[in-house]
Amino acid sequence: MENGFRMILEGMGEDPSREGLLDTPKRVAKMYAELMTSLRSESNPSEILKTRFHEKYDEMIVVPNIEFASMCEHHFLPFTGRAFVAYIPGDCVVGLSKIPRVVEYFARMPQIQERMTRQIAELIQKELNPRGVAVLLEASHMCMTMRGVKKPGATMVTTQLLGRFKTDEKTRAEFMTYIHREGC
Ligand SMILES: Nc1nc2c(ncn2[C@@H]2O[C@H](COP(=O)(O)OP(=O)(O)OP(=O)(O)O)[C@@H](O)[C@H]2O)c(=O)[nH]1
Ligand SMILES: [Zn+2]
Repeated sequence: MENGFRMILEGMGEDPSREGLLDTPKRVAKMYAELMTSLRSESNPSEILKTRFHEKYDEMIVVPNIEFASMCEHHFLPFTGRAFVAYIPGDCVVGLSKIPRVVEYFARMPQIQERMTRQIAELIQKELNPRGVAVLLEASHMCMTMRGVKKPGATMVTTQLLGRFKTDEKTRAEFMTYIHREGC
């Protein structure tokens, strides 16, 4: 990555040997390693959801306003926003912090928003076998705000509904009520 970024600097018309840029390729390589931790072969998202509690609770659990920053795989610029996750448990609930950890996991790789939305929902469905999962992401893409079409403030909203959220209108409406309450 260091050599690659040195070449990118040269391609831009910069001089990678000037003082201010001398350590930049090393810093950038370290930064991408940090931003892309989920690409490491040892990272396993299933591990995140292993802390489960067997509770008799069959109503909706909503975890709103999970802030995230990911990287658009087309331009390698950040897209940032908030995730809203809800599920209706089957026979267990999961440790609360684990839901933002799932969002974080799928943010730490080159992404597009639609795929990230689906992956979050599918992992929760697979690991917890709940009665339903709903994921909504609202994000602003820097590739659309600081370059290209240049529309500051433009956001995209994506949703993935599984199980009861897909089949039952009342459940979906309850989820949307929480979403609207949060100003989304
Ligand atoms: N659906 C979707 N599109 C995305 C996402 N992130 C970036 N894009 C879009 O990916 C597209 C890539 O389009 P291209 O025409 O190949 O690239 P480009 O010439 O840089 O396009 P412009 O951004 O329109 O200048 C752009 O329309 C981006 O807005 C995302 O998460 N989901
Ligand atoms: Zn982009």
